[in-house]
Amino acid sequence: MDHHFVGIPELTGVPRVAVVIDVMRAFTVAAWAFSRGVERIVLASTESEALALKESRSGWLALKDGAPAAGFDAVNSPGLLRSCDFAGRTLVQKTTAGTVGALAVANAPLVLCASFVVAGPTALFLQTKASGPVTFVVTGEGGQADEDLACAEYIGQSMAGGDVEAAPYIHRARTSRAAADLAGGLRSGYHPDDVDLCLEIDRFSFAMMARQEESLTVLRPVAVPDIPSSIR
Ligand SMILES: O=C(O)[C@H](CS(=O)(=O)O)OP(=O)(O)O
Ligand SMILES: [Mg+2]
Repeated sequence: MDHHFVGIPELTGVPRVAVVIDVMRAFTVAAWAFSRGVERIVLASTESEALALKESRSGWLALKDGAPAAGFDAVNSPGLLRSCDFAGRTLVQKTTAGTVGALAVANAPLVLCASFVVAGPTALFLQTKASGPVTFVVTGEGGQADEDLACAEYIGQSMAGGDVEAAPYIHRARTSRAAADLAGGLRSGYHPDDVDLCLEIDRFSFAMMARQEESLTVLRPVAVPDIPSSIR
């Protein structure tokens, strides 16, 4: 399938199929949130919008990147999230790069949000359900973040079929600037396991699709058929 890679600043028009990549950490966190019982994630464009959305609905939770802050229930860390019980909850998420990228293509007919933990299911979903050119939105560092590029390239290769070895792509992500910053404690709202958790290939068996629901951009897990070994 034809595909290309763009940073958020380079986006023009509305892609037909958009796959928004944020490995560290928004869409690793989103997948972990679903695994902890979250029913849907509402993507917010600002922290104040996230808090306003949370306050407007009973039982909603809010998550932001950076340091913990008043009104927010969680931070953008898979290591800190993995012990939470969010069964049946709606989570509002606002981060620096991932949620911004998803909102920038929210009007596309098909929007998937992805990271290594859902790479295989995402590739399978694209292979079986999508047609037309795929635009990978590389959210970090204006489209240059190597952890996001590596993940996008891995999914791009995998959806084309054949046996794609994940190790070189994971290595690129492990040696990226974002990984070094996280491991070096330069990012707030951090757990020491975050880098490793962001580099787990196919930890989860679902893809994640964003759609418009009552004027909100809502991310939900979507089931995909069993992943054949050819795209692992
Ligand atoms: O929380 C993260 O890892 C980043 C925040 S920053 O870019 O390091 O300031 O947000 P994300 O949108 O998940 O890349
Ligand atoms: Mg990122």
